[in-house]
Amino acid sequence: MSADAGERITYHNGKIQVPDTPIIPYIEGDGIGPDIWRATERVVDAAVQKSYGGRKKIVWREVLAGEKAFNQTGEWLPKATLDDFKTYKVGIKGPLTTPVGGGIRSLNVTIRQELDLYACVRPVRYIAGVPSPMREPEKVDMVIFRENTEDVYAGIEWASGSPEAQKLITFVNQTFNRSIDPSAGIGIKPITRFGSERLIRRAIQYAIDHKRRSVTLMHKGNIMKFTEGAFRDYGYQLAGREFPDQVITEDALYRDYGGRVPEGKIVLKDRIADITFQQVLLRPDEFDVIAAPNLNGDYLSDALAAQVGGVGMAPGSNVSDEVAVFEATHGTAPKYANQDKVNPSSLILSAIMMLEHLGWQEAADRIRQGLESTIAQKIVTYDLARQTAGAREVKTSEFASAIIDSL
Ligand SMILES: NC(=O)C1=CN([C@@H]2O[C@H](COP(=O)(O)OP(=O)(O)OC[C@H]3O[C@@H](n4cnc5c(N)ncnc54)[C@H](OP(=O)(O)O)[C@@H]3O)[C@@H](O)[C@H]2O)C=CC1
Ligand SMILES: O=C(O)CCC(=O)C(=O)O
Ligand SMILES: [Mg+2]
Repeated sequence: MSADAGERITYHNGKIQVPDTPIIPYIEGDGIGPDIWRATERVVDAAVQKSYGGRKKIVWREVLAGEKAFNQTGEWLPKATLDDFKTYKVGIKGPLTTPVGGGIRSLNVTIRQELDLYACVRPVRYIAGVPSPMREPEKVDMVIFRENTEDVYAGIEWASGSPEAQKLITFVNQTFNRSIDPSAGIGIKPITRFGSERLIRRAIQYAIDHKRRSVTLMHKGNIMKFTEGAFRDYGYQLAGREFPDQVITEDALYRDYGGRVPEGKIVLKDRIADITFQQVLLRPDEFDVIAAPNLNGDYLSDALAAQVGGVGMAPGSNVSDEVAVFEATHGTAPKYANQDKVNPSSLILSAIMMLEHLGWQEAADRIRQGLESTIAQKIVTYDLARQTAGAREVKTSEFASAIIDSL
């Protein structure tokens, strides 16, 4: 294959092998997707060019999903798109619209399930100069590991009055002597040991590799005992079995170590979901890596994003052992579509994560420094401008140009 056409990323003995011209599929996305994608692509290309002088280059390959796919092919998520992510191993996507209350199921979730991207990793880190509701936002530095294939997100549900719902309700009421109202809509919340363990294992390994202080299991196990409660139990069992030398539980910390964390150890603790939302606000420095079932992780992602400037500043990745698809935490914000207005930072920060995944650290660092310096100059999009005195509000494309100027 010629260098211009690019080459595939591969894996050898479990390690990623990145050529100098990797082919990277991307989905532009719906709503604000095209605006933020254009900005991101320009910034990444400029940073790669500046870092490697033409020796390395990403060969972007557009793949279709969402409205663009439907308009061009009659399908919302063509098989070719999933095949390309599998083939090329690393991809990036803009947000895709999911209708509320009916219509197609989430394409975002389908991509995660079809590719078995079992961990959604969402770092939440404060950048100096960003307006924040926190008194001490510099204390915010957490990484959410959200289970990405199970829980109510599995989409196993039936509408009120449907034959399926009625059949299930009759079965449960008769077999288990329950009294579910026959008019109820019904959803199922599957959580497995397998799905929980692989997510929590990854979170603990991340904490070890990145010298983090703690991993918190966030769950509502007092109420949903056999799903979220089991998630917590699986986590402690896994840590005891697979990481006995690296991890101590919070109980052991106080019982055996007088509350002082021994050198090189990571503390594993758990918090019930509702109080977690209070504690991450009041004492953010007590939280570091957080592992959560799917829905908790979803809610927590947007809540924590608010601490560091909002969802316009919130990146993420969806990863399996080989395939990784990077995407912003936020959605398609349809009221801003095609206005060249919104903040592209979430997708740009996701692209930084992608470059780090490729091992292209110099380009990643260059973009982060360019983004930080642009924000420090108070050149920001509307979302940050409305909270920042003396800010210069710029369009999405102008914000990207300002970053490129400071690379
Ligand atoms: N992974 C994905 O692709 C996701 C897709 N979605 C989908 O997106 C659609 C819309 O969802 P919705 O709940 O409105 O959530 P969105 O995240 O799309 O938007 C909600 C609000 O967040 C702010 N916002 C979002 N993105 C940006 C940005 N880049 N820069 C600045 N501000 C931003 C805006 O706030 P303000 O109004 O204050 O200016 C916006 O109105 C739904 O169909 C949903 O299913 C949702 C989440 C993830
Ligand atoms: O798929 C969707 O439309 C919403 C997904 C979502 O909110 C998320 O992944 O954070
Ligand atoms: Mg969400």
